[in-house]
Amino acid sequence: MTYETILVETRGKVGLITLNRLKALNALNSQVLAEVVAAASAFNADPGIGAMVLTGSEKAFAAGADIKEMQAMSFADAYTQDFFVGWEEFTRTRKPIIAAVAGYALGGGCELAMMCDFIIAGDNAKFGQPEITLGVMPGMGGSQRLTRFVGKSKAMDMCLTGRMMDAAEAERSGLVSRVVPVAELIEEALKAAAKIAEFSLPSVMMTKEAVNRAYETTLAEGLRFERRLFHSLFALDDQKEGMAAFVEKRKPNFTNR
Ligand SMILES: CC(C)=CC(=O)SCCNC(=O)CCNC(=O)[C@H](O)C(C)(C)COP(=O)(O)OP(=O)(O)OC[C@H]1O[C@@H](n2cnc3c(N)ncnc32)[C@H](O)[C@@H]1OP(=O)(O)O
Repeated sequence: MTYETILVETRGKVGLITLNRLKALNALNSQVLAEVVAAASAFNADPGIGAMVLTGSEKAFAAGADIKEMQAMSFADAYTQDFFVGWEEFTRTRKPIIAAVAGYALGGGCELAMMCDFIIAGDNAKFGQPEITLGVMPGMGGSQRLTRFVGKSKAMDMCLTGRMMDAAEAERSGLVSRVVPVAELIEEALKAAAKIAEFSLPSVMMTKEAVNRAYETTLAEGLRFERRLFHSLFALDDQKEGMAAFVEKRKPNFTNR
């Protein structure tokens, strides 16, 4: 596939997707959606890839859904097309995706970062859900995912006032896992993704599945689900290899089997 709005590269076992509509601050239109979903899906299917990084530019991860594309849309258009439903496919990606966020991550940009498995932020990052200022509200998951990340009070504050949160506040609130100098952002995110990609892919994918299950089920069901996945990992060569390598004081050689 030829991509026009994103750059797609591999770095060893890591797939790197860079949003590249720079003049529009990476505003997310339907072409970006289709291309990001296709790239993530291709990396997901590639046995040589163990993890992904999604990033934007130093000025903007993404300044939101494309306002110019949405401006003339009617209720009937939005409802009958189930506008934004396409992003659900991105959230079904089974390999880990790290969002490396510099600059603005607003509206759909913040929502896209939250669809990833964790967020590493550059120290210039600014997060916000300013949809209220446009006469609408979050529509790509902001009211649900932001609330789960930062709690009701801060999510209400962000969604109702439209204010931005800087990187330090985002880290304090649990929205991002860590903040790094913006010049080191991509390197740090690629390093984290490369670390994940060294591990046994089935255990990585099951870990992602189990953590995500915590958002969808009761504690008792989640604990049972985790334990069953954990049990199943003993069927893999990689469990034998990982534990033997520890005992023999050497690096494991995982085969994803
Ligand atoms: C509705 C739902 C469910 C989700 C959404 O995401 S709605 C969008 C939410 N995002 C926003 O409201 C942010 C909009 N952008 C801004 O407020 C500003 O662009 C800024 C504060 C992020 C940066 O301001 P700055 O002065 O540095 O840059 P601009 O001149 O304003 O922008 C440069 C260039 O990019 C275009 N742009 C920016 N954001 C969007 C967007 N979300 N959709 C479409 N286009 C966007 C902006 O129009 C300008 O291009 P032109 O010079 O060609 O107009």
